[in-house]
Amino acid sequence: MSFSTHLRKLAQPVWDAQLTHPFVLALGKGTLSERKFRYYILQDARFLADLARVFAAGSLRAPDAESALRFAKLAEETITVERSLHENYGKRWKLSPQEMLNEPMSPTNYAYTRHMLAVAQSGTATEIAVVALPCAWIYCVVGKHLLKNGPPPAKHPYRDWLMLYASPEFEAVQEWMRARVDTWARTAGHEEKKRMEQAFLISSKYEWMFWEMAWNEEKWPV
Ligand SMILES: Cc1ncc(CO)c(N)n1
Repeated sequence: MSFSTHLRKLAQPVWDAQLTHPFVLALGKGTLSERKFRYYILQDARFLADLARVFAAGSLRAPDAESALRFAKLAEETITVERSLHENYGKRWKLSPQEMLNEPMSPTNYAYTRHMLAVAQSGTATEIAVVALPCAWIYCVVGKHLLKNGPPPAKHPYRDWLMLYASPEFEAVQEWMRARVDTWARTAGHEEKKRMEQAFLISSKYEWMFWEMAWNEEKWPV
């Protein structure tokens, strides 16, 4: 069994829970309130800015030039591809890119990004790939699951989001990251593998918490 498959089996219960989360179900059906979706997109724009930094750290720590280049491209693509999706939605709400990035992070978003940035600060390239793997992999699984019966109707309010995350281009991101994790895990020691399992599991749980955060429009207590 590949190490990435081992990681997914470890996290399978919280992965399965994502496909039945009310936010995900409503997003797929197009019944999600625009207010909840706006909350999600504004938080996700903040999330992606930090995710790009995690990929940049992966480029710095990468053991070879090809991986360093690919991580740097992932940092760029995270900002150019996913953020352009957000900025197009932002136009719906007459928000400039800067206004979107001025949105304060929610507690869950802050915690999830600190979790990934901590691994980016002190982890190996393998640990960095692992901590960001649920992010890329789960969205691919969710996107494909929501479009398993075919593309959304042209009038679906969240069509662009669904098409991006169900796309082969987005699938290629997690395929590359899984291939790196599987290759590099072969030479990882016991302690590093334990850290990788923890990082993957915690990121997987934060992915579920991110849907829950958006569904509840989470705010700081005061
Ligand atoms: C919270 C979160 N996880 C994963 C993705 C996919 O990049 C995203 N945009 N946001």
